[in-house]
Amino acid sequence: MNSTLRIAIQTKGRLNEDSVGLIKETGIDLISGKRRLISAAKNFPMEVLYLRDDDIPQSVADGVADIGIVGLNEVAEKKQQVDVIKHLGFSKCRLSLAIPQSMVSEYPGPKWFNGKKIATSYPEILKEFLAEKKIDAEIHVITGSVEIAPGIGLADAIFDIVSSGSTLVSNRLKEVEVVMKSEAVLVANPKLSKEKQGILDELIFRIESVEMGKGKKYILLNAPNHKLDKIVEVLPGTTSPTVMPLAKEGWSSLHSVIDDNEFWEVIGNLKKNGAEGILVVPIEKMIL
Ligand SMILES: Nc1ncnc2c1ncn2[C@@H]1O[C@H](COP(=O)(O)OP(=O)(O)OP(=O)(O)O)[C@@H](O)[C@H]1O
Ligand SMILES: O=P(O)(O)OC[C@H]1O[C@H](OP(=O)(O)OP(=O)(O)O)[C@H](O)[C@@H]1O
Ligand SMILES: [Mg+2]
Repeated sequence: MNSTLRIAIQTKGRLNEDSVGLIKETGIDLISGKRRLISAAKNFPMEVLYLRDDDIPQSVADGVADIGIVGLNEVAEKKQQVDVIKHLGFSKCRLSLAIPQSMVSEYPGPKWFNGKKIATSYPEILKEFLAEKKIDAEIHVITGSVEIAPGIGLADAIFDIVSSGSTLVSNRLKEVEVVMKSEAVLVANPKLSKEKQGILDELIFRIESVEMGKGKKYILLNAPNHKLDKIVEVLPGTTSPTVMPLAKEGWSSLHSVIDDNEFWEVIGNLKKNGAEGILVVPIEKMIL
């Protein structure tokens, strides 16, 4: 029987766009259409199940889906039996405790939370943190708009997702303890069949090829042969450049991969050392 790998991703929300984007970048074509709850891939043995992110850990643990893309925060909160296969680098945030700005001057550390009421959508992660620090606090569970809780007298403090920190600022709160860092992760059912594991391995290979090309550029340049040694020297060491003779006598074309971080510095050095006709092109995928 031909197997199909079923992946659960968020229907809408913070994770949706990047999850769909990642699948597309691997060259997998999804039959799209709004309001679809499940869609098959046209050119890969995979189907996509669209769920609320809260439901993804359990659906993967139960085998309703084989794999899923979800925040590490939800994986930690739901305590389901799933394997975290890969960190995906998007939806980066942290789960933090925050208190009213007016209290910051008298904040002595985590013991401040003793006897306090904390509003959160992540009671399990918070419970573990409080137990570890031996703090006795009351947890008030709310599913959204957590940051307004202290302002309306619902709680003394909050435990929620922080990214830029602007939601905290606009609610006059101050982050005082970072409890965990999170990002989107690929999770899998621990007992995949051999066939499904094979499809997952191919998917991971494709994701890694896409990742490898990210933040990198392919660079082509021309130079007179007597300057080549110097030019190769200023290129970053990890990749060995390709050197090919040009039709023009005594000249060569040189191809290499450079990192976005050092891009302008490398270009400056190349020019200084006699490189001409520099061409820079994006890399879609890189397979080593
Ligand atoms: N401000 C943020 N910056 C970066 N990542 C975030 C941010 N807010 C949330 N996330 C991450 O994205 C995940 C989904 O967030 P979102 O706000 O879409 O969830 P939700 O409202 O619970 O959605 P759903 O309707 O699917 O339950 C979070 O669990 C977290 O991992
Ligand atoms: O530190 P910041 O960059 O301000 O981000 C943090 C906010 O982002 C998330 O909410 P979101 O905007 O997704 O709205 P939601 O509460 O409706 O999920 C999260 O629940 C925080 O409220
Ligand atoms: Mg949710």
